[in-house]
Amino acid sequence: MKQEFSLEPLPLAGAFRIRHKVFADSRGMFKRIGCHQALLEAGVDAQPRQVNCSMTPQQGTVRGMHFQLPPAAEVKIVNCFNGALFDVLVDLRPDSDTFLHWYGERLTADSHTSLIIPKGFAHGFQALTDNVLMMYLNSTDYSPELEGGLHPQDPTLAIEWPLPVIGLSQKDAERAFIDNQFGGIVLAEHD
Ligand SMILES: Cc1cn([C@H]2C[C@H](O)[C@@H](COP(=O)(O)OP(=O)(O)O[C@H]3O[C@H](C)C(=O)[C@H](O)[C@H]3O)O2)c(=O)[nH]c1=O
Repeated sequence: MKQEFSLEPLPLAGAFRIRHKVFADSRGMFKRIGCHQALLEAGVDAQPRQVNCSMTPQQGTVRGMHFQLPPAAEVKIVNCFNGALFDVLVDLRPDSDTFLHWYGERLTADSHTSLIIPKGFAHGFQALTDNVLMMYLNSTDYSPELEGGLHPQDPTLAIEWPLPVIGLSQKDAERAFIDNQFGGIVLAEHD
């Protein structure tokens, strides 16, 4: 299959950057932002079940850190279609060498990159500009009864947000900090 985007591994195993191939002409540009077969060939099973978007008008706002527990653990493919954002994923797989480590990367409408957030990770982002439009594909259905989250300013995670954090939702602001009982997300073979 002609590879119209390439996958680049991120420092947290299982997470990738998708680098889009942009077809530009006098009308503008075209690019593919997702392809199940190409992802499968790279070992990523991320058939989209749901597609979500969010608009964040105010620079500095943080949404996250969210995840879904098994059997609704999800792969997310995250895109920025307006403005710029700092996208963060946290490894919550207790058997991983990078358990509780975070990685962050800037996505913009013109970076022509997406991030693949694997199952077993928490995800969130900070708006680096006003009017940030995020669109993301989810590999499982929304399951609020299986939704979990971490506080974006949890001292154990020590996420280095580029801007002062503002605009947390009540749900996010009220998340308890991680304690030594925190077991992460245990994924079974079939999850
Ligand atoms: C995710 C989702 C949410 N909702 C409802 C629940 C709330 O009433 C409202 C806003 O949800 P939430 O506060 O979780 O939205 P964000 O804070 O933008 O979080 C989202 O963006 C961060 C960065 C993520 O990674 C999460 O996947 C996703 O939850 O939409 C739905 O009805 N369906 C859905 O699939």
